Amino acid sequence: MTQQKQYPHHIDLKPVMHVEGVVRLPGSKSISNRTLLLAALAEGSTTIVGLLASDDTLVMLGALRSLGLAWEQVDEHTHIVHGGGGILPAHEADLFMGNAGTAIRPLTAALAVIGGDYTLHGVTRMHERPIGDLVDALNAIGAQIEYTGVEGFPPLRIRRGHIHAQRLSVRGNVSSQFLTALLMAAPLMAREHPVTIDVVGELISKPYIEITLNLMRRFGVTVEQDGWQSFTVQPGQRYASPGTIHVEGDASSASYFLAAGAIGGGPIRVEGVGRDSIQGDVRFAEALEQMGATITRGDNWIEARSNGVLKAIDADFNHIPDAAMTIAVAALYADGTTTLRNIASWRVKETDRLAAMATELRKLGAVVEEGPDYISVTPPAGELSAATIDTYDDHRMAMCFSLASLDGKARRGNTMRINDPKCVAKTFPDYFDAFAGIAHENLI
Ligand SMILES: O=C(O)C1=C[C@@H](OP(=O)(O)O)[C@@H](O)[C@H](O)C1
Ligand SMILES: C=C(OP(=O)(O)O)C(=O)O
Repeated sequence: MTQQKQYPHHIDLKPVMHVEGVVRLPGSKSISNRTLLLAALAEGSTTIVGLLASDDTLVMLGALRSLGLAWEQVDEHTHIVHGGGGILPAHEADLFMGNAGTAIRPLTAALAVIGGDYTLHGVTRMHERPIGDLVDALNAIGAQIEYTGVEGFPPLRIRRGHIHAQRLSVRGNVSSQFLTALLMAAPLMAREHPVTIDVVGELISKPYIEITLNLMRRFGVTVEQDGWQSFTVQPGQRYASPGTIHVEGDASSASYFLAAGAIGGGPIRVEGVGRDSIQGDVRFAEALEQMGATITRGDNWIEARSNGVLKAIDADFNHIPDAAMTIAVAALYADGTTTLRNIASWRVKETDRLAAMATELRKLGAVVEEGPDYISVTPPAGELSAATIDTYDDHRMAMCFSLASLDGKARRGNTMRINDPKCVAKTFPDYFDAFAGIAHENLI
C-alpha cells in the first residue's frame, strides 16, 4: 500500500560473506500507533518526531482523518496531531485498518467507548485475526459492537452504547493488544468512578503493556497496577499533550541487523534504540548473547558482532514474540537444535507463523519440529539448500529470511529468492535497501 517504494515480484540474494555497518532504524510501530491515538484523544496539539512511515501507521493516520481529527506532516520527520480532547468530530466513518493490530484493536475500544456509528475492516488476513476477547469485554460494559462477517473476527460495526464501567475483565492469552486497547480507553470511561481491568488467565507479550503504560503516563494518565492481574485508572484523569514526543527506533526491526552481525561477522550497529528503550524487543540482544554473540549497548544504539559459530539455545520467547522469529532463522547458523517455546500467538499474527516458519526453514534443509506453541530448528549438516522463500504477506517472514543469504555456514554459490518482498511495507518499506547497505552488493 505504501507508495514510496516499488518492489519486484521477488528479490534474489547472493551469498554474503561479511556484514558490517551502521543502520538508522525506522520508528517503532508500537510507539508510533499508540502515540498517534493518544495524541488524537488528548487535549492540545502534539508534535511527533520520528513517526514510522509504513502501512501500519498510514492506516492509523487515515482513520484519524476519517474521524475528523486533524493532523499534518510538517517535514520528513515531523507530524503534528491536533487532539480532540476525547471528542470525535465525525459521528460516522468507515475505517480501513489494513492488517494493523495496533490500529484496529485500540481504535475499536476508543470508538466503542466514545460512541458513534463506525465500521472497521481490513485485508483478508485481518478478518481471520481474533478480536472476540476485546469485543466481549467491551459489550459486557454496555458497548454496542457487532460482527458483520464471522463472529469473533473483524469486520466490526460499532454503534453508540451506554458505557457503565467500574470493573471489566479481558482474557490475556490470545493477544496483549486487547488489554492495551482497554487501558488506553479506560480514562474515557473513568469519568466519575475508578475503572479496574482484570486480566483473565495468563497475559502474553507483557512488555507491550509496559509500552502502553509508559506512553499513557507521558500523556498525563497514571495506571495503578496490581502485578499483571489488574489495572486501575482513577477518575478525572484526562489525556493532555506532552508537547513533543520522540519516537524510538523500532526494536523488532533492529533484530534483523543485530542477528546479521552475530551471524555474518559484524560489527553491525543499529541506531535509534539502546539501553534506555521502552520496547521489550531490545531484549532480543540478550538472546543473541546467549547464543554467543558479543553485544555492546549505548543509550541509543546496540552493536552486535560474531564470535564464530552461534550456540544453539532452548528458551521461552513469550516476552518478544516478534523478534523471536529472527532467532528461528539465526538458528540455521547454530551448532545444534534451537528451540523457541511459548509462542502460540504466532498462529494468529500476519500468517500462521509457526506453520510458515517450519515450511520455509525446511526448504533450506533444516530439520524442523513444529508444536502447538513451540518450534525446534536443527540446521543442515552442510550448506543451506538453494530455495525460493514464500513470505505469506508477512513482513517478518521476508525480513528474517534475508538472513539465510549470509554465508556464515560455508555455503557457496546458492542464490536464494524471496517472493513478494513488498510485504515489508507493513513496518519497514526500505528494508531491503538497508540490508543491501550492510551486505554490500548482494542484491542481483
Ligand atoms: O501492542 C503491540 O504493539 C504489539 C503487541 C504484540 O502482539 P500480541 O500481544 O498479540 O502478541 C506484537 O506481536 C505486535 O507486533 C505489536
Ligand atoms: C504481529 C505483528 O503486527 P500487529 O501489530 O498487526 O499485531 C507484527 O508486526 O509482527
